[in-house]
Amino acid sequence: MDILLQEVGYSYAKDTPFEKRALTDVSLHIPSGSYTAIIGHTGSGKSTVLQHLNALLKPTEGSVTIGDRKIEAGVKAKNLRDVRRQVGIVFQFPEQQLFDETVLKDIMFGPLNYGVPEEEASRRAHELVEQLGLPAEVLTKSPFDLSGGQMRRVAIAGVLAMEPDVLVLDEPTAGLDPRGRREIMDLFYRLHIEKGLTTVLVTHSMEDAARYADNVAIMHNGRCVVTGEPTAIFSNEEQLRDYRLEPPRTIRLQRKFEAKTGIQLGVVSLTEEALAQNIASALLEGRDSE
Ligand SMILES: Nc1ncnc2c1ncn2[C@@H]1O[C@H](COP(=O)(O)OP(=O)(O)OP(=O)(O)O)[C@@H](O)[C@H]1O
Repeated sequence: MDILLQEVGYSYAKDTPFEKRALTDVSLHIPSGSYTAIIGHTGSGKSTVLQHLNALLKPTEGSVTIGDRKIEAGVKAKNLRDVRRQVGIVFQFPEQQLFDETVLKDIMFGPLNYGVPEEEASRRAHELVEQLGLPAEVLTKSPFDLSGGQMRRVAIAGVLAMEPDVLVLDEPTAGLDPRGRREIMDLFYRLHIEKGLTTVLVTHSMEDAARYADNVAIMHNGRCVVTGEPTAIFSNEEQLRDYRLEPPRTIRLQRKFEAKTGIQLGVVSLTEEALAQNIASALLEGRDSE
């Protein structure tokens, strides 16, 4: 399912003395099946864009088209239930929204609320717990008796249980240790690849954007200033710095290697594995320093 923002403007507390403009003329296409990363420094408008993706916020200018629903500024949008089911958002610290007595009930809550039969909702919960690498015993436990990492997975299962067409991730690994972060990010990537799930990642991590995304949008001062594929975006270090972003670590390491050895690796490495491979190939080929 595609999402298209056309010339979107958004002001918080519009027409009040506290009015605050957050977005100006944002046009952004999230193609069906893509993995789109939205990056930008603090306050650039990422979270505000994110909340337009399932109409939690409605544009004060322009329009947002989510699948076959068009939400236009100044036009009352009714019945957004379908949109909310189709676009699932994993907010930062989603475990704060767990509430039910057992993990099973918590995961089933959303689907039941949308009229999914009990048996099917339960089947989804069992399947998701397994897919997310949790032991089946957690289903009967209180979510509040689990570890932080497990709670995070249960909350994610609750979003996935709605079987969304688009999964939106807002810094989904905030507060986890490096291993937990990697596991969760790899899991989202697997879902994206195996189920063709359209994924949108809002992140401060250039490393995650470079590793996982196939489409990158840069936000700056409330505008979407650049979109493109990751190799083009991340090889333009000057442009990144103009928007107050650091290039991903692998690219910084690559530049150090090139400066120290005089060997030019050519294409930029978006992952550590790619960097190791590029260095190995250059050394094996006996590429000379320039
Ligand atoms: N509820 C709100 N009321 C008023 N202004 C807000 C509100 N939420 C955000 N803003 C302002 O809107 C602008 C964009 O904020 P937004 O949270 O979308 O940026 P962000 O890129 O997600 O930032 P961060 O990386 O810090 O999460 C900022 O100037 C911010 O101060």
